Amino acid sequence: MPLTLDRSHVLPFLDDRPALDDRVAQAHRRVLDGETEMPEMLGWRRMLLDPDDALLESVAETAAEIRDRADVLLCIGIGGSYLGAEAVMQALDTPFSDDGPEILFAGHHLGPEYHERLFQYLDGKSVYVNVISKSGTTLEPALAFRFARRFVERHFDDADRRIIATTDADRGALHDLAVDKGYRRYVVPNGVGGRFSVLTPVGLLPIAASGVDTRSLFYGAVAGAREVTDADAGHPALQYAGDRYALGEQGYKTEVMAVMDPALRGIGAWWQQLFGESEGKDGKGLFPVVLQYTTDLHSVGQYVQQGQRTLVESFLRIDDAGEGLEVAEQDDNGDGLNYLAGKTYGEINEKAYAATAEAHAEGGVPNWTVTLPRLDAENVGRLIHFYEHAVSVSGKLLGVNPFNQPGVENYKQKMFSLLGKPS
Ligand SMILES: O=P(O)(O)OC[C@H]1O[C@](O)(CO)[C@@H](O)[C@@H]1O
Repeated sequence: MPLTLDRSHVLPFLDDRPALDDRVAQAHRRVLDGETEMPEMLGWRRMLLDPDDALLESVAETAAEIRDRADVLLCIGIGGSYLGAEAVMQALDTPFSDDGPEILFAGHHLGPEYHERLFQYLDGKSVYVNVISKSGTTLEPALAFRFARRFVERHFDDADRRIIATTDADRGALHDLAVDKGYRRYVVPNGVGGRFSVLTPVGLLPIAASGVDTRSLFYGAVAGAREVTDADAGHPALQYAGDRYALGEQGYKTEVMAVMDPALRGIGAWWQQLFGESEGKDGKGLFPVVLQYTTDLHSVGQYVQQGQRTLVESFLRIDDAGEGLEVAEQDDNGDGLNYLAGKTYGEINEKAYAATAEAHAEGGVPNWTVTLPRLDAENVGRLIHFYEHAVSVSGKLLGVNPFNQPGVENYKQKMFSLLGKPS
């Protein structure tokens, strides 16, 4: 069973949705045919239709070396150069297992204590560094890499082997430094924007180092890209794109991605950037925010149920999430939970999901459910492609360019001026 989209809690909220199908199909065809603004930025799709097996192999070999030699892989990057790797690892790593190197992140914020203690923690460990920056000039990762480079050079004779740079093929400060120092390099392809780059070496190398089968991940997305090629407006990615556009037109403002398992939270954080940077311009787009249920039902659940009626919600759940612990009958029933005897965590979580989806729909929150059959590499790959295609079609429907992010520069310019960066 492929990924599915349940719209039963959305359709009742939509005014004349079928009338939009032709526009959705047209937007979809335009994405497939490259009739978009910046068509060169459809590289995320082209690379799926023409897989580079040699690259996958090379990434796997480097990852094997890291797994063999490193206690810690320090991944330095921010935004699209960080979120995808973290998302996939969180989804596919077994919780509480210590298989393979510890994967740590840096340069994904400017937290003073975090970065100071990080290097104290690394002392005495075998460390590899993967510095990832498409532009090579983003302040947060560049700054962290300055410290990481000094750390590695001071602690290891083979420093240049332990640093791997993932960056532009031809230009940028990181590219030039990597060439100068002779670091191993992986390329962020020109036609792939940061938030679409998880299936390039940007995400693949750290993900492979964590032990995930990156070939299955990649080929899951390939399968998704091939399927969508012949699809009509009934394809789940197109239904989702069309529905969210229609809801936006009807005045809804915010889309909550509600993940039903902590393993999926990182996917939600990755999705936030994908949709936020792609759609949020020209005063348009739904504001994307991820919540983890049932945890967040006990924080903002009240708002979702009864606050401003401008929210839409997309649940992300796993069909075969495993059963987990089973509740046993207890003689004293002191906690009053014997009514759950014989039920598993998996079953209880399912009931919590079904109840929440229904309650929120009744409270005026249209909600879809995206269901993955299982949480494995192939399905996560498919899911990545699902959202990448959906956001591209959505950008077309909204009439915005989904492949740029001019607004991110504003804070950067002000920060650089406050920091006295020479112009
Ligand atoms: O890989 P880079 O060039 O360091 O960029 C990191 C992130 O910064 C942004 O450019 C925004 O500033 C994102 O689009 C991107 O994912």
